[in-house]
Order: sequence, then C-alpha cells, then structure tokens
Amino acid sequence: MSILIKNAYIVTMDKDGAGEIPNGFLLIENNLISKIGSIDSIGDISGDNSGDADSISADTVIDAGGAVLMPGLSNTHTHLGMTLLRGYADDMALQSWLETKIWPAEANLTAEDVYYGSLLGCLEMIRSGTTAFCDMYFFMDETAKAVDAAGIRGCLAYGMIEFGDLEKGNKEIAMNEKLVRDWQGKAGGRITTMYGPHAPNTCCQSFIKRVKEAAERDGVGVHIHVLETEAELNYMKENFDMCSVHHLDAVDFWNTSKVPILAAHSVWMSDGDIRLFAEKGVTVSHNPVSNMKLASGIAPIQKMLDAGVKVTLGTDGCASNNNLNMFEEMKTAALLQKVGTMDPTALPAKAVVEMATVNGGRVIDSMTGVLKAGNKADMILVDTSKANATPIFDVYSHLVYSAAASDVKTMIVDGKILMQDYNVLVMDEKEIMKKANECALSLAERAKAK
Ligand SMILES: C[C@H]1O[C@@H](n2cnc3c(N)ncnc32)[C@H](O)[C@@H]1O
Ligand SMILES: [Zn+2]
Repeated sequence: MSILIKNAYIVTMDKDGAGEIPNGFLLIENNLISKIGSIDSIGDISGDNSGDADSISADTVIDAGGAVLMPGLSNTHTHLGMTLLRGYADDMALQSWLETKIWPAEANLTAEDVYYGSLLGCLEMIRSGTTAFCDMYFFMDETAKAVDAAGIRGCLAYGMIEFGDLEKGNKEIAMNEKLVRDWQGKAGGRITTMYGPHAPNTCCQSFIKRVKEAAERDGVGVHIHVLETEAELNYMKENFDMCSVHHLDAVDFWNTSKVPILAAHSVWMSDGDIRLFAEKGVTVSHNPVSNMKLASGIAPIQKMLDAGVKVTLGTDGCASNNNLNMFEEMKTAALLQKVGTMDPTALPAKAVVEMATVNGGRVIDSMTGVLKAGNKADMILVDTSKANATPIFDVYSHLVYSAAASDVKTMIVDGKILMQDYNVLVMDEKEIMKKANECALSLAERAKAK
C-alpha cells in the first residue's frame, strides 16, 4: 500500500532536516514515510528528473490543495473513558471534585462504559488532529480495544490508587501487570503500555517504588500525576516534610536510565524540582486547560524549557477540560505562560507546536512526531482555505493562535487513512455518539441512585 500526498505546505518539525517545505510532497509506503520533499526539486529527491510529483506512482493520491501537512498531535495526558463524565461536575477544586463527584461516579463504571467512552474519545481525537495519546484509567482492555478499532496510537496505563493499603496495592499492580502483558506492542505496535500509579498523595512511597521496579522489569514507562495542586504540596510537606518530587527522589523514582517517566501537571515545582527533572530526564505533560479550570495553578513551563526539561502537552480527562482539543490546548499553553510570567515572549508559537508534536511523539513512539523518511506515517492535513487561515504569515503562529481543531480535514496513522476530507472512515460516528450518550446517562443514573 502506498499513498502520495502532493501540493502540501509541509511542516516537518525536523530540526536537523527540511524544516518547512512550501510546495511539498510526501510518499508513504506501508506504514512508513519513504520520501518527502519539494515538488519543485523532485528530480533530486526521487532520483529521476521528470520534474513533477506525478512521476511518483502510488495506490492512492491525495491532493492537499495547499493545506498544511504536519505530524499528528500527541495528547500526553488523558483519562479517555472520562468522555462520559464530560460536564458531569464543573467549577470545583480538584480534591472535592474527585472525592465528592468523580470517584463516586467512577465506582459505577462498567467495561461497556469505558469501551464506548474510549471510542468516543478516539473519534474526538481523530476529528481534532490527535494521532496518539497517553492514557491512565480503568477497564483498560476496553480502551485498548477501542484504540485497536479506531486505528490511532495509544500508550495505556492502568490508574492505580492504593492509599497505603497493601492488599489493594497488590490487586492494583496485578491489574497493570496484566495490561502490560496483554497489550504491549499490540495492534501492529500502535498500542504500548505504561504503569500508572495515580499520584504521590494517593499512593504511598513504597508502593510507587514497587511499581517502578515492575516497570523496569517489564521495560515500560511510568505515568504519574505530580504536584498538581498546592493542596498536594502542603499535604506532602505536612506528612513527609518534603515535596512530592523529593519524597519520590528518596527512592530513586525519577531515575530514567532504564524506563521513561511521564509526570503529568508538575504545577507546583520549585527551582530545585525543575533542576532535578532536567538532570534525570523526566518528561512533563503540561495540561493548561485543566490546570486553569480546577484553578490548580500555572506550571512554570518556560522555566522548565530553559532548564532543559522535556515538556509535552495534554488535555487531561474530559471532566476537567472538557474536551480533547489539542489546538485549544496549544493556544492556552502559550497564553497562560505569557500572562503567568507577564512576558509576551514566553512560550512562543513554534515551541508550543514542538511540545505537541516532536516532544509528545517521542514519549509514545520514537519514530513519530517528526515528518521525515523512515519515520512512521502519522500525520494530519490542516485546511487553510478558511477565513481564519487568511492570510498566513507564519505557519506556527497560524497553528497555535488562529487554527481550529475543526480545520483538520485528513488524518493518517501508521500509513492508514482514518479521516479523509472530513469523512471519518474507521467508525460509524452517529452510532458511537448514541451508544456513548446512553452509557453516560445510565452511569449518572446509577451514581445518583447510590
Ligand atoms: C485515574 C484517576 O485519575 C482521576 N483524575 C482525573 N482527572 C484528574 C486530575 N486532574 N488529577 C488527578 N486525578 C485525576 C480519574 O478520575 C481517575 O480516578
Ligand atoms: Zn489526570
């Protein structure tokens, strides 16, 4: 199978390579990018001198019509099944939101709920340009099945909460071990796994240490929430005389020499915490919309980037965002850093696009996030024949400040077309929305009845 995309404005995100290719073409063979270049210089790239893209043959030819062709976006922190709880409880602080609303509702979740919630999430991601995501939730077999069916890429962790209860901890770890055993590398490599200890204030230190050892044994990463709120910071200081980062550093948790660590939020980081994350090579998933909605605070992202921390972008779950829109997330990330530091030069547009593509891609699959020959064929076309795309002086500025998620018209993941010219080819949209809505209403009914 081969696909040729021509007449595209290619944003490769390849720092050492092509950069932007205004009149570009890209050839996909099976699941890989095999050629990429400028139509104007095609003789140099294809090896023949016929001078136009038509000289490259492909099973399918997509004329991009001047649209932006770029790496698919990576959403590095989600709880996909929570699409069912979109708008279930708003305008609250994290702790009371979790304890009085979200956890009681989640106690009623069924496998079917998470299956349809995950499919709905995949649909929303396809429509808004996200080709890959990192998840932490429950009934993860169901999310894996949804990812398999939808054709996107997912890095799945089971969300473990043990509150220092050894017996519960054993059960939780066994669930995550099973997820790794059953799904690591499945769906042609589109599904990978991680361990998901929920947070330093919901899992005890010795449990998190154990989880890290299991992850190292299995060769998969760890996805954890850390320093999301000031309340967490205060709780850790009161109970352990240390912040969450140092509390876990005491058991060498942040050491990434064997497996990667993905730290969601990292809002209440001290300068010392930032240095430690930079030294250890921890990746931070910044989730600005959720942080603003729950009034958790402003993560010092520009400081982290300056210190050399790897930073990616995520939406968090649909109950604290309340969508999976990475375009909205990119714009919010840029605006929040600027107003948070009172410096309009903080987090410029291109740095944000890097977070959402190169950096996020690297966490999920090292062969994604950049459009170059040899990488996996995960990409999107962003329509530029729109009022909000006229004119475009700078493509990164356009993508961050004026593009809309609904401008994404085509998506290819692992060499397969999932959406073409706004038509989703991999699922029955109406049916999935109907099923997910039924599950959501029934879940809310069950939660209320208790
Ligand atoms: C995996 C677990 O994480 C919870 N969860 C969802 N959103 C957040 C957040 N912003 N911070 C901490 N936990 C969260 C889910 O509701 C689930 O219980
Ligand atoms: Zn979260």
